[in-house]
Amino acid sequence: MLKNPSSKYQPFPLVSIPNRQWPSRHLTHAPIWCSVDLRDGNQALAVPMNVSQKLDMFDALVQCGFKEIEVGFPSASNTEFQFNRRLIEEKRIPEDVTIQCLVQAREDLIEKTVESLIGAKQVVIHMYNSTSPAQRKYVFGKSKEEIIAVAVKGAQMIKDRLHRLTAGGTKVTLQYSPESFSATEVEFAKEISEAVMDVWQPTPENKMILNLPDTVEVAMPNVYADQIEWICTNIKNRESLIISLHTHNDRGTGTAATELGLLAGADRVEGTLFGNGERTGNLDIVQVAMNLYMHGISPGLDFSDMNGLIRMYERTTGMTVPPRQPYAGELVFTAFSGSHQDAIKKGLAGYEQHKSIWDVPYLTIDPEDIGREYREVIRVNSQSGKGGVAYLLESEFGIELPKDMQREFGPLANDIVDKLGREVTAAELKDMFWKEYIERETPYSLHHFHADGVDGVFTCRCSLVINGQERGIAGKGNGPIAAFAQALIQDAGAPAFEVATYREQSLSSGTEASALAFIQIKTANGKTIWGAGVDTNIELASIKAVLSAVNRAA
Ligand SMILES: CC(=O)SCCNC(=O)CCNC(=O)[C@H](O)C(C)(C)COP(=O)(O)OP(=O)(O)OC[C@H]1O[C@@H](n2cnc3c(N)ncnc32)[C@H](O)[C@@H]1OP(=O)(O)O
Ligand SMILES: CC(C)C(=O)C(=O)O
Ligand SMILES: [Mg+2]
Repeated sequence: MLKNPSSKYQPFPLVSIPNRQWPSRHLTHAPIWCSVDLRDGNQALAVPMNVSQKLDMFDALVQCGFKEIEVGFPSASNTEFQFNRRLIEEKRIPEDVTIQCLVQAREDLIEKTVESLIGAKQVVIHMYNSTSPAQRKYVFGKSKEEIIAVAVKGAQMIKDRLHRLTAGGTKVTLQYSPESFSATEVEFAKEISEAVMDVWQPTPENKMILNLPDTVEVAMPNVYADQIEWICTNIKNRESLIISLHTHNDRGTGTAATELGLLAGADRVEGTLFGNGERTGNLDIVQVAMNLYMHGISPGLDFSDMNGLIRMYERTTGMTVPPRQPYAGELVFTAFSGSHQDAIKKGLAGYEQHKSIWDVPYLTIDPEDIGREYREVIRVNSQSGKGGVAYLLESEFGIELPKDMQREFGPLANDIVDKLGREVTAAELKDMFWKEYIERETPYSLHHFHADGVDGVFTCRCSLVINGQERGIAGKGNGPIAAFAQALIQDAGAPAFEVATYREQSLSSGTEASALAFIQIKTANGKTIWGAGVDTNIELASIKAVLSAVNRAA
């Protein structure tokens, strides 16, 4: 039993923000994106990436279209330092891509960071120190003034070393994070950020990035949005700042916090692919980008090969993408349940007709847009209905069951699948269909069939194997099917029936083209039963379909 939490935990204080604007805004364009996979994602791994894994991921991030990539914490280890050197010396950074490096406000670490960046074309130096009451009290044991002094000193140490980079032609953008911003009093976050701004002197032409991290997600996303709007409204010299968001997912609302933070006035978003990162992870940048995409806003990031990206991610980080991860998970476009399958099947058919605004029920985006296949959309288990079964037979094998036959075969298949107690493949469904309809050979099996027509009257002569014994039968009718039906009833002792529905289609598998015929018969007591037959000859396919129905009726 959970204890009463009220004496151990407390509600998060709200930000006083009269006339807040963000709730009535909507997103109209993509933010500046910065991937922090190679730093925040990497520092959260049990086994951090080696240089070649980092290079692999760096290339993939560039491929996705990231123009700002936090490549590491170069003062943390030789691997991190060497990674920067490889990127720079092997000229692996495209002209339009800026690499970013994180560093604490400590001289030796700043020194090493600057050294790691020499020769790069454009860089962001990202300095942080933590500002929340708990960090001030426990981690640093410092007053607010002393914490500001740490930031100011660090900012100055960076400024003093800039010439070492700029002298070689490197363009440097400076970034400051009051770490644990979302747990910090907004007034203090403003004060310390402005103190850093006083050192770095950003201008509208030469902006600095002020990153406001939700280092640990401590409140609801609306509170984070209020904090962002408060800073955007109250900080001095706003036009000289790029306001950046960096959310984590401790309460499971990192995406919401980021989206509301953008409404609140932020310009930039830091996050990682699939949300890898400390604890519950960083913001999943794929989610925010694809959420924009599904509203018709181009995200400026290319996730059209989602499966390739997942393979790269799993190869480099050793992490896996959960099956329900928005947009990327294996099951996110899949419906097992009958009513969803029915709606998706009809919606896809409707969309094929109008090809305008995507409106397929249960699918937020067209899976094809991110390189996913329609074959993964509908999968069949015991929760599935006739629509799903029919969809798989049609999409995988081109078998177009008549609607009324779907009503008959659906429950039969469902029964078998339920007994199996697992998901079945399209091939297994086809097998069930074949066993139920095509391969029925008792009590009657066709040995030979011949029909002739004169003046609209057809005569058929054929031989059947009935309960193991061959017998010749003959009949007349206004077509081969009618003639065969009469022969079956008169000469073979089949109960009386009439043909109620007939449909045929061509079926090609491999190089062989064949015909598939569906026949519905109606027995004397009014029962309707379906049969199906397949043959390279369409007439024979229909005769076999009659026999299939009669056999099933027996
Ligand atoms: C929210 C975030 O993700 S922040 C980024 C966190 N990422 C990482 O830590 C990964 C890389 N880190 C490392 O490799 C190491 O921690 C290093 C190289 C940065 C530092 O290593 P060390 O100095 O050996 O150890 P450690 O990290 O424990 O240092 C803590 C000290 O730094 C101080 N410190 C922590 N953060 C900062 C900061 N941003 N600015 C200045 N000082 C800081 C602490 O107060 C503490 O001081 P103390 O020794 O006087 O108590
Ligand atoms: C270093 C900062 C930006 C960080 O990763 C965080 O606060 O989560
Ligand atoms: Mg972080």
